[in-house]
Amino acid sequence: MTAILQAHDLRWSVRGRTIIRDVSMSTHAGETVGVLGPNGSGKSTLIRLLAGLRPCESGQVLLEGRPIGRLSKRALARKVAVVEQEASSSLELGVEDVIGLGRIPHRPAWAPATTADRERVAWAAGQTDVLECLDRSYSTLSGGERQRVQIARALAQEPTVLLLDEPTNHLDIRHQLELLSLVRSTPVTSVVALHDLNLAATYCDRVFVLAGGRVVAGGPPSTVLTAELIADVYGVRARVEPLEHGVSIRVIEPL
Ligand SMILES: Nc1ncnc2c1ncn2[C@@H]1O[C@H](COP(=O)(O)OP(=O)(O)OP(=O)(O)O)[C@@H](O)[C@H]1O
Repeated sequence: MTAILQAHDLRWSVRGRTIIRDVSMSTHAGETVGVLGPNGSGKSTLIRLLAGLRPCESGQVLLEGRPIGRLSKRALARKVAVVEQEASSSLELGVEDVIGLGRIPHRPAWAPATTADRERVAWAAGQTDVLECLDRSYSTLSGGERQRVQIARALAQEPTVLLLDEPTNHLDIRHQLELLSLVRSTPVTSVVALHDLNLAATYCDRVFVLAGGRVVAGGPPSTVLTAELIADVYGVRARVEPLEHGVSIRVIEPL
Protein backbone atom coordinates (compact mmCIF):
# COMPACT_ATOMS: atom_id res chain seq x y z
CA MET A 1 0.00 0.00 0.00
CA THR A 2 1.25 3.50 -0.85
CA ALA A 3 1.66 5.86 2.11
CA ILE A 4 0.20 9.25 1.13
CA LEU A 5 0.35 11.40 4.24
CA GLN A 6 2.63 10.42 7.10
CA ALA A 7 3.30 12.04 10.45
CA HIS A 8 6.46 11.17 12.35
CA ASP A 9 6.79 12.00 16.04
CA LEU A 10 4.92 15.30 15.81
CA ARG A 11 5.16 17.70 18.69
CA TRP A 12 3.55 21.12 19.07
CA SER A 13 3.43 23.37 22.13
CA VAL A 14 1.99 26.74 22.94
CA ARG A 15 2.88 28.96 25.89
CA GLY A 16 4.98 26.21 27.42
CA ARG A 17 2.15 23.66 27.22
CA THR A 18 2.63 20.64 24.95
CA ILE A 19 -0.59 20.09 22.99
CA ILE A 20 0.58 17.37 20.56
CA ARG A 21 3.28 14.88 21.55
CA ASP A 22 4.87 11.85 19.87
CA VAL A 23 2.12 11.61 17.27
CA SER A 24 2.89 9.26 14.39
CA MET A 25 0.37 8.06 11.86
CA SER A 26 0.18 7.24 8.20
CA THR A 27 -2.58 7.11 5.63
CA HIS A 28 -2.73 4.96 2.55
CA ALA A 29 -4.10 5.86 -0.87
CA GLY A 30 -7.85 6.24 -0.83
CA GLU A 31 -8.30 5.56 2.89
CA THR A 32 -10.69 7.42 5.16
CA VAL A 33 -8.99 7.85 8.52
CA GLY A 34 -10.81 9.18 11.59
CA VAL A 35 -9.18 11.26 14.32
CA LEU A 36 -11.16 10.84 17.54
CA GLY A 37 -10.78 12.05 21.10
CA PRO A 38 -12.46 14.18 23.75
CA ASN A 39 -12.64 17.99 23.71
CA GLY A 40 -9.20 19.50 23.94
CA SER A 41 -7.38 16.25 23.08
CA GLY A 42 -5.64 17.90 20.10
CA LYS A 43 -7.70 16.86 17.03
CA SER A 44 -7.90 20.32 15.43
CA THR A 45 -4.26 21.02 16.21
CA LEU A 46 -3.24 17.74 14.57
CA ILE A 47 -5.33 18.53 11.47
CA ARG A 48 -3.56 21.91 11.21
CA LEU A 49 -0.13 20.32 11.56
CA LEU A 50 -1.01 17.74 8.88
CA ALA A 51 -2.22 20.54 6.59
CA GLY A 52 1.01 22.49 7.02
CA LEU A 53 -0.96 25.40 8.47
CA ARG A 54 1.25 25.22 11.54
CA PRO A 55 4.91 24.27 11.65
CA CYS A 56 5.72 21.35 13.95
CA GLU A 57 8.02 22.00 16.87
CA SER A 58 9.68 18.67 16.10
CA GLY A 59 8.90 15.69 13.91
CA GLN A 60 7.72 15.98 10.36
CA VAL A 61 4.79 15.54 8.01
CA LEU A 62 5.50 13.81 4.70
CA LEU A 63 3.25 14.07 1.67
CA GLU A 64 3.97 11.30 -0.84
CA GLY A 65 7.34 10.93 0.87
CA ARG A 66 8.33 14.65 0.77
CA PRO A 67 8.38 16.93 3.83
CA ILE A 68 5.45 19.34 3.42
CA GLY A 69 7.57 22.21 4.74
CA ARG A 70 9.62 22.00 1.53
CA LEU A 71 6.61 22.40 -0.76
CA SER A 72 5.57 25.85 -1.94
CA LYS A 73 2.16 27.08 -0.76
CA ARG A 74 0.82 26.63 -4.26
CA ALA A 75 2.18 23.10 -4.65
CA LEU A 76 0.70 22.21 -1.26
CA ALA A 77 -2.68 23.72 -2.21
CA ARG A 78 -2.80 21.55 -5.31
CA LYS A 79 -2.43 18.46 -3.16
CA VAL A 80 -4.03 19.17 0.21
CA ALA A 81 -7.49 20.64 0.87
CA VAL A 82 -8.53 21.48 4.40
CA VAL A 83 -11.87 22.43 5.92
CA GLU A 84 -11.48 23.82 9.40
CA GLN A 85 -14.15 23.84 12.07
CA GLU A 86 -15.36 27.40 11.92
CA ALA A 87 -15.44 28.76 8.40
CA SER A 88 -15.71 32.55 8.32
CA SER A 89 -19.32 33.67 7.97
CA SER A 90 -18.52 37.24 7.00
CA LEU A 91 -17.10 36.29 3.62
CA GLU A 92 -18.71 38.78 1.20
CA LEU A 93 -18.59 36.48 -1.80
CA GLY A 94 -21.15 34.57 -3.80
CA VAL A 95 -21.33 30.83 -3.14
CA GLU A 96 -20.06 29.98 -6.63
CA ASP A 97 -17.01 32.21 -6.01
CA VAL A 98 -16.34 30.58 -2.63
CA ILE A 99 -16.35 27.11 -4.20
CA GLY A 100 -14.29 28.54 -7.07
CA LEU A 101 -11.52 29.45 -4.57
CA GLY A 102 -10.65 25.75 -4.74
CA ARG A 103 -9.69 26.15 -8.41
CA ILE A 104 -7.14 28.94 -7.87
CA PRO A 105 -4.09 26.68 -7.25
CA HIS A 106 -4.77 24.96 -10.58
CA ARG A 107 -4.40 27.95 -12.89
CA PRO A 108 -1.76 30.62 -13.47
CA ALA A 109 -1.89 33.68 -11.18
CA TRP A 110 -4.57 36.20 -12.26
CA ALA A 111 -5.89 33.92 -15.01
CA PRO A 112 -9.72 33.93 -15.20
CA ALA A 113 -11.76 30.80 -14.46
CA THR A 114 -12.06 28.45 -17.42
CA THR A 115 -15.08 26.42 -18.51
CA ALA A 116 -13.40 23.38 -16.94
CA ASP A 117 -13.09 25.32 -13.65
CA ARG A 118 -16.79 26.21 -13.72
CA GLU A 119 -17.74 22.63 -14.53
CA ARG A 120 -15.67 21.39 -11.61
CA VAL A 121 -17.37 23.91 -9.29
CA ALA A 122 -20.82 22.77 -10.45
CA TRP A 123 -19.79 19.12 -9.98
CA ALA A 124 -18.55 19.82 -6.41
CA ALA A 125 -21.76 21.76 -5.61
CA GLY A 126 -23.81 18.81 -6.86
CA GLN A 127 -21.82 16.35 -4.74
CA THR A 128 -22.52 18.36 -1.57
CA ASP A 129 -26.14 19.28 -2.37
CA VAL A 130 -25.63 23.06 -2.64
CA LEU A 131 -26.48 23.58 -6.32
CA GLU A 132 -29.54 25.59 -5.32
CA CYS A 133 -27.36 28.02 -3.34
CA LEU A 134 -24.86 28.77 -6.11
CA ASP A 135 -26.17 32.28 -6.89
CA ARG A 136 -26.66 33.25 -3.21
CA SER A 137 -24.36 35.37 -1.09
CA TYR A 138 -22.26 33.11 1.21
CA SER A 139 -23.04 35.27 4.27
CA THR A 140 -26.77 34.51 3.96
CA LEU A 141 -26.33 30.71 4.22
CA SER A 142 -27.20 28.61 7.26
CA GLY A 143 -24.40 26.93 9.24
CA GLY A 144 -25.01 23.57 7.56
CA GLU A 145 -25.14 25.10 4.07
CA ARG A 146 -21.86 26.94 4.73
CA GLN A 147 -20.29 23.71 5.90
CA ARG A 148 -21.35 21.95 2.69
CA VAL A 149 -20.09 24.86 0.56
CA GLN A 150 -16.69 24.62 2.28
CA ILE A 151 -16.59 20.88 1.54
CA ALA A 152 -17.51 21.67 -2.08
CA ARG A 153 -14.64 24.19 -2.19
CA ALA A 154 -12.28 21.49 -0.93
CA LEU A 155 -13.55 18.95 -3.52
CA ALA A 156 -13.25 21.54 -6.31
CA GLN A 157 -9.58 21.74 -5.35
CA GLU A 158 -9.18 18.13 -6.63
CA PRO A 159 -6.81 17.30 -3.77
CA THR A 160 -4.83 14.15 -3.16
CA VAL A 161 -5.53 14.59 0.56
CA LEU A 162 -8.66 15.97 2.21
CA LEU A 163 -8.41 17.11 5.83
CA LEU A 164 -11.71 17.77 7.55
CA ASP A 165 -12.14 19.07 11.08
CA GLU A 166 -15.51 17.94 12.44
CA PRO A 167 -17.23 18.27 9.06
CA THR A 168 -20.57 16.97 10.38
CA ASN A 169 -20.81 19.64 13.08
CA HIS A 170 -23.66 21.73 11.67
CA LEU A 171 -25.24 19.07 9.49
CA ASP A 172 -28.60 17.35 9.92
CA ILE A 173 -28.53 13.55 10.15
CA ARG A 174 -29.14 12.94 6.46
CA HIS A 175 -26.44 15.36 5.36
CA GLN A 176 -24.03 13.84 7.92
CA LEU A 177 -24.50 10.41 6.37
CA GLU A 178 -24.35 11.73 2.81
CA LEU A 179 -21.19 13.72 3.48
CA LEU A 180 -19.28 10.87 5.10
CA SER A 181 -20.44 8.43 2.49
CA LEU A 182 -19.19 10.89 -0.17
CA VAL A 183 -15.83 11.25 1.61
CA ARG A 184 -15.53 7.48 1.84
CA SER A 185 -16.44 6.91 -1.80
CA THR A 186 -14.02 9.45 -3.28
CA PRO A 187 -10.59 8.13 -4.25
CA VAL A 188 -9.11 11.01 -2.19
CA THR A 189 -7.19 10.06 0.97
CA SER A 190 -9.09 11.67 3.84
CA VAL A 191 -8.35 12.44 7.48
CA VAL A 192 -11.47 13.44 9.38
CA ALA A 193 -11.73 14.66 12.98
CA LEU A 194 -15.00 13.36 14.40
CA HIS A 195 -16.89 13.31 17.68
CA ASP A 196 -19.53 10.77 16.74
CA LEU A 197 -18.11 7.31 17.38
CA ASN A 198 -20.85 5.54 15.42
CA LEU A 199 -20.19 7.68 12.35
CA ALA A 200 -16.48 6.95 12.73
CA ALA A 201 -17.19 3.21 13.08
CA THR A 202 -19.38 3.24 9.97
CA TYR A 203 -17.35 5.39 7.59
CA CYS A 204 -13.69 5.19 8.60
CA ASP A 205 -11.32 2.47 7.43
CA ARG A 206 -9.10 3.20 10.43
CA VAL A 207 -9.28 5.51 13.43
CA PHE A 208 -6.67 7.13 15.66
CA VAL A 209 -7.77 8.07 19.17
CA LEU A 210 -6.12 11.05 20.85
CA ALA A 211 -6.02 11.72 24.57
CA GLY A 212 -3.98 14.55 26.06
CA GLY A 213 -2.29 15.13 22.69
CA ARG A 214 -1.04 11.54 22.28
CA VAL A 215 -2.31 8.71 20.10
CA VAL A 216 -3.61 6.13 22.56
CA ALA A 217 -5.02 3.68 20.00
CA GLY A 218 -5.08 3.22 16.25
CA GLY A 219 -6.50 0.67 13.84
CA PRO A 220 -9.81 -0.51 12.36
CA PRO A 221 -12.78 0.94 14.31
CA SER A 222 -14.10 -2.49 15.32
CA THR A 223 -10.76 -3.30 16.97
CA VAL A 224 -10.12 0.11 18.53
CA LEU A 225 -13.57 1.19 19.74
CA THR A 226 -14.02 -1.17 22.66
CA ALA A 227 -16.04 -0.40 25.79
CA GLU A 228 -12.75 -0.33 27.76
CA LEU A 229 -11.16 2.26 25.48
CA ILE A 230 -14.30 4.42 25.49
CA ALA A 231 -14.38 4.26 29.31
CA ASP A 232 -10.68 5.14 29.58
CA VAL A 233 -10.66 7.96 27.06
CA TYR A 234 -14.10 9.51 27.34
CA GLY A 235 -15.03 8.51 30.93
CA VAL A 236 -18.37 7.00 29.93
CA ARG A 237 -19.87 3.52 30.12
CA ALA A 238 -20.82 2.26 26.68
CA ARG A 239 -22.22 -0.91 25.19
CA VAL A 240 -20.41 -1.95 22.02
CA GLU A 241 -22.12 -4.54 19.83
CA PRO A 242 -20.64 -6.18 16.75
CA LEU A 243 -22.42 -5.60 13.45
CA GLU A 244 -21.87 -7.40 10.16
CA HIS A 245 -19.57 -4.56 9.08
CA GLY A 246 -18.20 -2.78 12.16
CA VAL A 247 -19.68 -2.04 15.57
CA SER A 248 -22.60 -0.18 17.12
CA ILE A 249 -21.91 1.94 20.19
CA ARG A 250 -24.51 2.95 22.76
CA VAL A 251 -23.32 5.33 25.44
CA ILE A 252 -25.06 4.54 28.70
CA GLU A 253 -23.82 6.94 31.39
CA PRO A 254 -20.84 8.97 32.56
CA LEU A 255 -18.52 7.02 34.86
N1 LIG B 1 -3.22 28.82 19.90
C1 LIG B 1 -3.48 28.24 21.07
N2 LIG B 1 -3.23 28.87 22.23
C2 LIG B 1 -3.47 28.28 23.42
N3 LIG B 1 -4.02 27.04 23.54
C3 LIG B 1 -4.30 26.37 22.42
C4 LIG B 1 -4.05 26.92 21.12
N4 LIG B 1 -4.44 26.02 20.19
C5 LIG B 1 -4.90 24.95 20.88
N5 LIG B 1 -4.83 25.16 22.22
C6 LIG B 1 -5.24 24.24 23.28
O1 LIG B 1 -4.81 22.94 22.90
C7 LIG B 1 -5.74 21.95 23.32
C8 LIG B 1 -6.16 21.13 22.12
O2 LIG B 1 -6.98 21.95 21.29
P1 LIG B 1 -7.66 21.38 19.97
O3 LIG B 1 -8.53 22.46 19.44
O4 LIG B 1 -6.62 20.82 19.10
O5 LIG B 1 -8.54 20.19 20.58
P2 LIG B 1 -9.73 19.36 19.94
O6 LIG B 1 -9.47 17.93 20.26
O7 LIG B 1 -9.91 19.73 18.50
O8 LIG B 1 -10.95 19.88 20.79
P3 LIG B 1 -12.54 20.01 20.46
O9 LIG B 1 -13.09 18.61 20.45
O10 LIG B 1 -13.04 20.78 21.65
O11 LIG B 1 -12.70 20.74 19.17
C9 LIG B 1 -6.89 22.70 23.97
O12 LIG B 1 -6.72 22.67 25.37
C10 LIG B 1 -6.73 24.13 23.43
O13 LIG B 1 -7.25 25.07 24.34
